Amino acid sequence: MSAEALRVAGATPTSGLTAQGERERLSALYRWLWKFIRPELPAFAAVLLLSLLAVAAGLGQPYLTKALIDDGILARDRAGVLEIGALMVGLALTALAIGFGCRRIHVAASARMLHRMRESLFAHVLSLSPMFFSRTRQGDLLARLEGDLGEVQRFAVDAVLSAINSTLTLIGTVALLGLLSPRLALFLAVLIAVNSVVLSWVKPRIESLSLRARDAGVDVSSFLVEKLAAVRCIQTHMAEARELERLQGLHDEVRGRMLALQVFGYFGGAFPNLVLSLAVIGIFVGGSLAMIGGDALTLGTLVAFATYVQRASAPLHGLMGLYLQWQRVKVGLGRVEEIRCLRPAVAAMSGNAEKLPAGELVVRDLVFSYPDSQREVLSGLNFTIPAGAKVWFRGASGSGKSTFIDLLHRHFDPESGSISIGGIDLCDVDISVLRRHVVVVAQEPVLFAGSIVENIRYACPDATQEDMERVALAAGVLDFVRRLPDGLDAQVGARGAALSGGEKQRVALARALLLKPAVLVIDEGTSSLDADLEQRFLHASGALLPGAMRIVVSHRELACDAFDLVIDFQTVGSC
Ligand SMILES: Nc1ncnc2c1ncn2[C@@H]1O[C@H](COP(=O)(O)OP(=O)(O)OP(=O)(O)O)[C@@H](O)[C@H]1O
Repeated sequence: MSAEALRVAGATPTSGLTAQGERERLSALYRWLWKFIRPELPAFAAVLLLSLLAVAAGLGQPYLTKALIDDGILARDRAGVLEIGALMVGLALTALAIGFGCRRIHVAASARMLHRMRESLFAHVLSLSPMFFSRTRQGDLLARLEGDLGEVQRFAVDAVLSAINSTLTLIGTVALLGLLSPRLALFLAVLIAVNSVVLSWVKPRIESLSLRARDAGVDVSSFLVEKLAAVRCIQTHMAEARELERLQGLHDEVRGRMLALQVFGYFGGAFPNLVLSLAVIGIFVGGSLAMIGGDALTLGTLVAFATYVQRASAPLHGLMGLYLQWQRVKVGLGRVEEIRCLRPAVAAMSGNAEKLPAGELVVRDLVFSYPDSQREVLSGLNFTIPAGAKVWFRGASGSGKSTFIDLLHRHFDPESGSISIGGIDLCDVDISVLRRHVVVVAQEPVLFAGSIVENIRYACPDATQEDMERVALAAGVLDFVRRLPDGLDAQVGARGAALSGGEKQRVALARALLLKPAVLVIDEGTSSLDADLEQRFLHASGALLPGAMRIVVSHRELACDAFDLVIDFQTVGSC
């Protein structure tokens, strides 16, 4: 998948892929999963070993029961009964201790693996361009990073271990059953075959119901993420009741789909249990009749056999459940893979230049249109900004000012033409170097929950206190923090909710100044400040960043003579 777009909810994750493509996609995904499993192999091997010991301890119990009945109770051997009883207790305690150790190792390794996987996907998502985020519902993304990834990880670790465990238990049980009574073992094999037929009928229905239930769940989380971020707007438009109704509608859909999934899931899971219960009854009735008819079967053998059959129920059930779980995991796998396959719109290290030289900014024949759009937003843009100039980008709304800034910051690369600084094409500059030297302050500043000072230091945690206070003064932050009891340490709330729009912009401006950029771009980033404060900031930023180029993007009327150059995006001329 090259475009930064996820499938729309409801579409099949593999739609459009050939069987060959599907196989390649899955093998790429397995290779990716293997990266996270490999470091945990020693832990998983220990878990497997302990599981095997637990299986052996479990399988020993019914055999001891047989010995207790036949050699102890029926032989009236008191000492034998006590000895076998003690052995049984010892075995139970050993199984308990092994189980505890196994669980501890397993939980730690498995959580580590999940966290590494999520960190890797998170880092990948952070490399995607802003367009991806504008097209993707946050709830969907969250569901993929949380639910889907968790499901994949649980399957990759737990399911594989439980499959090995269950298979070994079953093999051991069947072998012991065959040893105890081959005829009864054959009877059991027929019942297992019946189970498999039923399951193959349930399987495709579970898969499609899983997909539908997952999509309905994603709709709810996307709804909540979007609406919780817009509570004020909902209140302003008195839309509370309507939004609640929409949530109720989405919930109705989720409930309907979940119920259908649960009914099928329950049926798929409960059927093997029913078959095994019938098998135990059959063994007792059939075995008793055979004993009454003079068969050589002993009571101990019959009890031990029935116990083994009951014990086989858990692994058999586990294996069946695994099969059903795999159907659900395939849906999650497809959704995780869709994120993993997304490629950033620009290559992170496409260039060799490790430093951005000071110099003029030259734009030559720049052409750009957004992916999936035929319309050229910028068609043949040409201009030059001298080094250290103070520039105003103006032009009507939609004329392409912010798009140009995104190109300057390399969120996209141009279709043709170039942008260069100091003679170096930006496509040849390492992105991290570029973004260290070209800093953009957007109209809607993003603040994180924490203190004002933490937000100012966000891009530059090692800045000195002196530098931090200097930029806070230049951006006008100190003006309003004086009123706050905690000063610069005051908490800004989630996304800066405790600050006004202008205060948030001032914190964002201070944060940008702290980076001492070579090019400072203020993309409507002073729109909430009054004219005085805006002028004060421009003046102070000039003093703090001598020689830096400053670009102010605004469609408000500003005084032309406050700038060295004005570039109008409608005419690309200057006044
Ligand atoms: N992600 C996108 N996908 C497709 N088209 C887009 C995208 N982002 C912006 N556009 C379009 O590109 C054009 C230029 O948008 P841009 O945001 O660059 O304008 P602007 O001059 O900064 O406007 P304003 O002054 O209102 O911020 C607009 O017509 C807009 O609809």
